[in-house]
Amino acid sequence: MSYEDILYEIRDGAAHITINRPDKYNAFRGQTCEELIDAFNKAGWDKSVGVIVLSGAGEKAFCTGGDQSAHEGQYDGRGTIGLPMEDLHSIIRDVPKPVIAKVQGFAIGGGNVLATICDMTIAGDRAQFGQVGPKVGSVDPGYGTAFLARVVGEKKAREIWYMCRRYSAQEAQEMGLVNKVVPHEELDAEVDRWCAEIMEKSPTAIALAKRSFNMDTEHQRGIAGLGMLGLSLYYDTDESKEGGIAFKEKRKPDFRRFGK
Ligand SMILES: CC(C)(COP(=O)(O)OP(=O)(O)OC[C@H]1O[C@@H](n2cnc3c(N)ncnc32)[C@H](O)[C@@H]1OP(=O)(O)O)[C@@H](O)C(=O)NCCC(=O)NCCSC(=O)c1cc(O)c2ccccc2c1O
Repeated sequence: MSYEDILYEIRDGAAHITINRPDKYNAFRGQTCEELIDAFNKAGWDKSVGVIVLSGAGEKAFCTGGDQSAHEGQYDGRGTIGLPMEDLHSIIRDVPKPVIAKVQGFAIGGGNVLATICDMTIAGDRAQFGQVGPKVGSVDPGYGTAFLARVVGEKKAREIWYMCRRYSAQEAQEMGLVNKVVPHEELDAEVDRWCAEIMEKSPTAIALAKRSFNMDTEHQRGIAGLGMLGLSLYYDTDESKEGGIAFKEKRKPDFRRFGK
């Protein structure tokens, strides 16, 4: 597969997968997800690769989730909600290599979910984290909620989704969402150091450890599958559409007209 929305490079045993849509704040459309899935499969089963780094191009954003300009109700693409999110989330978990999220800017919405699912997250001090789903008529009813609660605890996860606030890299580290924060300019070098350290370790031991870590939350894959079907029905409602329309019109949504 040739790539239009992402970059793929192998350097010193690390596969670098970069979402390359900086003009869209690295938001993903159906094609972006397909390319990411292909790249994770390629890196995941390449014996010369010991670690995978997921990042976003440019200075502004790691990833800001689903591309709102390709979103009128359902997203574009082949998945339950258009975007093949279940497959993308699954492959990040299933590749037998550690995946590091390198976050230099916004990790918002589905971008925050991707960073959460990655094995580890290293952030620059300008990074910002947060959820926007209930602000834009969406929600991740799988790993983005259930797995997040495992990472930051139930109370914090609920705050993140119900309040839709933004959190600094430092705050994200304090809640366990980030492994290390470094000055923005030192982010690339820090991630390269983590990759080099991982490359010295036994790949089979690491693959077994990753599978073992995943085991405890494997049932969430089923929850995600069921949740996506519900979300697909929600996307067809006026309540959900109001969120996307309000974002594009740069105004506050008025959900109370529709809510239960
Ligand atoms: C990222 C922001 C916090 C930045 O805010 P700021 O105020 O600094 O700037 P603007 O809001 O003016 O944005 C600048 C510029 O970028 C464009 N942009 C930003 N994000 C997107 C996007 N996701 N898609 C398309 N375009 C985007 C924005 O339109 C501006 O362009 P101009 O041309 O007008 O200058 C803020 O932008 C923000 O909150 N962005 C997030 C928007 C969003 O709604 N994201 C999708 C949420 S839903 C989702 O991601 C999602 C992910 C999943 O993984 C799921 C999984 C399973 C189920 C559902 C999922 C799901 O819904």
